[in-house]
Amino acid sequence: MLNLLTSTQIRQADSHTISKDQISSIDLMETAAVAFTDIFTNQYPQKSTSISIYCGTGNNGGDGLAIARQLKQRGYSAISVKIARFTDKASPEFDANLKRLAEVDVAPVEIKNDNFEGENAVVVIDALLGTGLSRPVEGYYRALIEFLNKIPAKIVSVDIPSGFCCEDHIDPKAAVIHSDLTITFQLPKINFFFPESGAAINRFEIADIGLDEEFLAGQDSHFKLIRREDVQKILRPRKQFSHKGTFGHGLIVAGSDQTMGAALLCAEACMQTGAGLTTACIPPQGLAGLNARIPEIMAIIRERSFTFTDLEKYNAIAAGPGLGYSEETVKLIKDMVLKSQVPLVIDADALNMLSQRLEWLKKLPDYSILTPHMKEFDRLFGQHNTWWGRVETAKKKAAENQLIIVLKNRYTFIVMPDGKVCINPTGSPSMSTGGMGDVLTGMIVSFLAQGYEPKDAAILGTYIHGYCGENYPGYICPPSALVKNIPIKISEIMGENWL
Ligand SMILES: NC(=O)C1=CN([C@@H]2O[C@H](COP(=O)(O)OP(=O)(O)OC[C@H]3O[C@@H](n4cnc5c(N)ncnc54)[C@H](OP(=O)(O)O)[C@@H]3O)[C@@H](O)[C@H]2O)[C@H](O)CC1
Ligand SMILES: [K+]
Repeated sequence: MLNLLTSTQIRQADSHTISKDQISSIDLMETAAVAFTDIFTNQYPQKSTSISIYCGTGNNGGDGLAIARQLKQRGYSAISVKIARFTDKASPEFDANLKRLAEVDVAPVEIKNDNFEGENAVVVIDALLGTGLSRPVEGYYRALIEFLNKIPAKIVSVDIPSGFCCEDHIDPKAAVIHSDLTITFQLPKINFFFPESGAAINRFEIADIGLDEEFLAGQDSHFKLIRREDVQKILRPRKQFSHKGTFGHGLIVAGSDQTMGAALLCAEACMQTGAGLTTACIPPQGLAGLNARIPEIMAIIRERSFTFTDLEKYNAIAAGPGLGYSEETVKLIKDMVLKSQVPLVIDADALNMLSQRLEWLKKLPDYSILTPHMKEFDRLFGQHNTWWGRVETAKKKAAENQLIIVLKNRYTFIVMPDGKVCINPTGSPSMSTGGMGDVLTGMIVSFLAQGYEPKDAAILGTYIHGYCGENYPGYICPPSALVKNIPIKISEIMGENWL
């Protein structure tokens, strides 16, 4: 997993790299400027593009000056540099790069107050403030940020959008550059994965500046980014002499006479993800649909006052999708919570039952997996105004109850009982349709049934679910189409050793 660090830790990595590689800070700045320019010129290959670079007087601004020089040296002919001289302080690296700018005969314009002249460049490079942000942006900086956010130019931010805080609560009223593209150095910043960053960051790319990988990996951080190689390491190829029993038996307790679709999606996802056997515990009305749509799935019919007598025969159990909320279903879930010897995957209506009976949390088998979206989470653990607050609560509740909480969003947070927060990078807005959660639940319970550890089942299910969705060749990805792609995408991720 990729260790995600705070801005302080990244600064420590700077100085560690500078001393270890025997380079100077200005060298590192030059490396950063070259790395940024490589990505930028790919994005804007036309050398006549009019580009205005707005520089603060710290190292973020220093980067901006070095980038201006790089662009000029690469033949970009319409470069203008504007220095926000709102303080008499300037970093040595900024000063050094200001001198070097003269080498390529770019004469910067100094802005000393808030009467900004018109700006009609096609692209603005935002190098005002970076990870040195230490307080809310006010005064001329705020005015300049608000001015730049209003012009039609595309904005490309250096390292982070100016005014953006890299970790901790994001203040929705803060003055932050709305960047079309953020080219960030070495690591994505933790807050890039929090929904509140959406206004400031349309998309981001990583510029590797050669910081010491060992040092970065050795830093203590709760936040880890799941990478394809992590998933490849967890996935196990199938042995030649295996049979359906080898891959476990998953039980899906879902569906009601009004909402059978969720049960079908969940059950099919469990089968398509590779469980040896899948049984769906459904109402009588659902049987015809189940058999017609997914003949591979076995059924237990939930007649009135149905109770389980043989839960132990299942390797993994998921409950909730489309289950409905009645005295019967509450009794059924209570039965499972108290009787099950294997971790449960609790989703949808079953989560809502849990939120009315929090005492059940402690009764769930250890490492059971809750898969709430934001509203279900707040119903369970109280109203939250920020996602940072939700993640902090999820860490606490996961530890208190020895649970795994899959807090679903564009970048789903998988919160482990040990406080680790594994962030899933896969997925896409094309997946924003009802039924996606039912599929995810089916995928997670399937990996559990196949014998994967709960934390691995949550990681695999979430990563592959998003991977299937983001690779679906359509404007939106229907959940019933996504499930068909699961086996193909798993073998694609595994590469040649999938069998
Ligand atoms: N490893 C890397 O990622 C590298 C990053 N580089 C670049 O360096 C910046 C960080 O540079 P730094 O000099 O630490 O700080 P900034 O340029 O972000 O800010 C400059 C100064 O601005 C002041 N400040 C802080 N908050 C505010 C605010 N709200 N309003 C106004 N001014 C503010 C603060 O100074 P004070 O003395 O006023 O507190 C900052 O020091 C990083 O983002 C990268 O772009 C390196 O170039 C290469 C390696
Ligand atoms: K910036």
